Amino acid sequence: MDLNKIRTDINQVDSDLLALLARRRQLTLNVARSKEIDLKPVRDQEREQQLLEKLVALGKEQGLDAQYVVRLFQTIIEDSVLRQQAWLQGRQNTSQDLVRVAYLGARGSYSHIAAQGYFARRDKSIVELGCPDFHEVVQAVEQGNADYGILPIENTSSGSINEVYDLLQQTHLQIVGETTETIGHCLLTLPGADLEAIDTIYAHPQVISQCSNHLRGYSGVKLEYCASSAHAMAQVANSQDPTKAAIASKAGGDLYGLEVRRAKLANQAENESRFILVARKAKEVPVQVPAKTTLIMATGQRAGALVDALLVLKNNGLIMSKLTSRPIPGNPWEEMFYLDVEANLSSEAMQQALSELVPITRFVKVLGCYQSERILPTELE
Ligand SMILES: C=C(O[C@@H]1C=C(C(=O)O)C=C[C@H]1O)C(=O)O
Repeated sequence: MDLNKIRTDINQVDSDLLALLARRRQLTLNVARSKEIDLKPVRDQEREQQLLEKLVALGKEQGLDAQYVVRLFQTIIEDSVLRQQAWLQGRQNTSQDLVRVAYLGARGSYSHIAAQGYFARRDKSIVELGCPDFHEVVQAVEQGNADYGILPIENTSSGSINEVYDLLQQTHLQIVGETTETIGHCLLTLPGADLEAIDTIYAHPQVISQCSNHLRGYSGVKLEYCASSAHAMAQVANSQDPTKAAIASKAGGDLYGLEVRRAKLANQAENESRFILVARKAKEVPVQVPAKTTLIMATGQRAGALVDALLVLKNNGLIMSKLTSRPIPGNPWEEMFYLDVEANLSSEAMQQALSELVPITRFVKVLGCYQSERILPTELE
C-alpha cells in the first residue's frame, strides 16, 4: 500500500467531484432560465423529496448511508436554490458588476465575511468600505459613497440588534436583501501563545454577549470591548503580545495571522446572524422566489390597536415571521413595531393589507421587499 499513490487517487476523485458539482450548478441555472419563462417558483420541494429518495436508494447500493447522502445533497440543493434565486433577481434588476459595499469594521469582520458571501453568489466584485459604526454604514449609502450597506439585525444567541432597528426608523434607505451566516466564534491568539498566560480578551460587545457562558470560565482575564471583531483581531496582531487574545472567526484570524485556540464559543450551538442589505433604491423581487416584506408601524395607544393591525394580516392570509418593537425617540412609552411578512410587496394580498393598515395605524412604512435567503432543508419523509 503506497500512501502517496492512494492520495493521488483521492485527489483525482475530489477534482472529479468538483467538476461534477460545477456542471450540476450550470444545469440548475438552466432550470432557472426555464422558470423565468414559465414563472414557476424556484423551490420545488416535491422534486427535492423525490431526488433525495432516489439518491438514498442509489447510495445504499454503493454502501453509503442515508444520513450522509441526505446531508450532502441538502447542502448541494441549498446552493442550487440560492444561486437560482440570485440569478433571477439579477435579471430583474440589471445593475453593475462592481458594487461598493459599506460594512462594520475592517476586513475579516463578520459583516465583511457576510458581504463577501452575498455578492459572490451574485457574481459581483465588491469595493469594500469598512466603517467604524452602524450609523456610518447607513450614512455611506445615504450619501452615495456606497451602493449597499450590510447590517446585522438579529442573532440566534443574543437576539435583536437594537441599534440597527433604531437606525432603520430614521433612514430612507430600503432593505433590498438578507443573508444568514453561521457565526463561528473562536478564541484567537498569536501563533504558539500560552493560553494560561492570556490576560486580556478583545471582542465586540455583541460577541461578548453571545459567548457569555464560555467567558464566565475565565477568571482574572480582562474583557476589552472593541468597535468590531476586525478591531479586536487588529489589537492582538498589532501588539504582537502573546498575553492578548481576540474573539472572532477563523476566516478573520487567517487574515490577521492569528491562530484558533478554542472554537464554538457561542452560547447557542447554532450561532447564526441574519444580515440585511440596504440601498438607496428599492429592488423588485421576481415572483418565482420567496419574498419577505419588512414594515414598521406605530399603532397609538388605543386598546387592541396592535391586535387589529395583526388581524389585517391574518385576514389577508399573510404569514408574519417576525414581530419586534422599539421605543419611538421623543415619544416615551410609545412603541414602533417591526414586522417581517412572508410575501412579495407587489402581491395582491400585501397591497390589500397595506391599504387596510393605513387607516387604523398612526404610521406605517414599508422598509423593503427582498428575497428570503433562508432555505430550510427538505427532510426525507
Ligand atoms: C433545480 C431545481 O430547482 C430547485 C433545486 C433543486 C436541485 O438542486 O436539485 C430541486 C428542486 C428545486 O427546489 C429544479 O426545480 O429542478
